[in-house]
Amino acid sequence: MSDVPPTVLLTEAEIADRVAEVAARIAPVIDDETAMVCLLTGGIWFAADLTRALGRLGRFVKFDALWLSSYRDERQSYGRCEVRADLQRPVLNRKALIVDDVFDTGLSLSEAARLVRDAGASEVLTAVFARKPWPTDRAIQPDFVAWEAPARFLVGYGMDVAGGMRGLPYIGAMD
Ligand SMILES: O=P(O)(O)OC[C@H]1O[C@H](OP(=O)(O)OP(=O)(O)O)[C@H](O)[C@@H]1O
Ligand SMILES: Nc1nc2[nH]cnc2c(=O)[nH]1
Repeated sequence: MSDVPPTVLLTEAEIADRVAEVAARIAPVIDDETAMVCLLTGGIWFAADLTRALGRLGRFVKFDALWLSSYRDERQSYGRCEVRADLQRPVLNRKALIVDDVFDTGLSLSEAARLVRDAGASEVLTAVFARKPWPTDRAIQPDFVAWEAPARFLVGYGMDVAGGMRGLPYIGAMD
């Protein structure tokens, strides 16, 4: 791994502001029966902050997780998503809010939305912290985006390099 520290793109305080802002947009369109589906592993940090931000607004979702992996340890999607662990709780006839750290090719989010829809959710909403630009149309667009990110390789706030750097409290770029 490079010894050069990441270039800071978004500070911890800026992340907190954006989480609060997106929570305020999400809260009115969900209810306490909504299943929040956190995409593992990267979605953990945003999902944890988002549940608390929603809680401050009086909204307490049911929490679940789905473990997909498309990048393994690479910097480019290998074009297919593996399901490593499925939903634990029923989403049948429930609203679901899928939460992830970053939206890039859109493959992970579209695969997750398909799985959750197939599990019988009555409505599938999606929220990502960072949306990166992409040159062509993606199969899905998130309903909620906290931050429009540049087309750089991002680290921190859930985003990793071979499992490292996820815990950085800020978001940085490695390129
Ligand atoms: O829009 P996409 O091109 O699909 O990229 C976004 C996905 O890539 C990362 O997952 P990854 O498969 O690397 O697993 P991770 O959550 O363990 O980091 C990230 O957490 C998103 O789920
Ligand atoms: N760490 C990391 N994972 C990603 N998965 C899709 N895009 C990215 C990115 O920019 N950084």
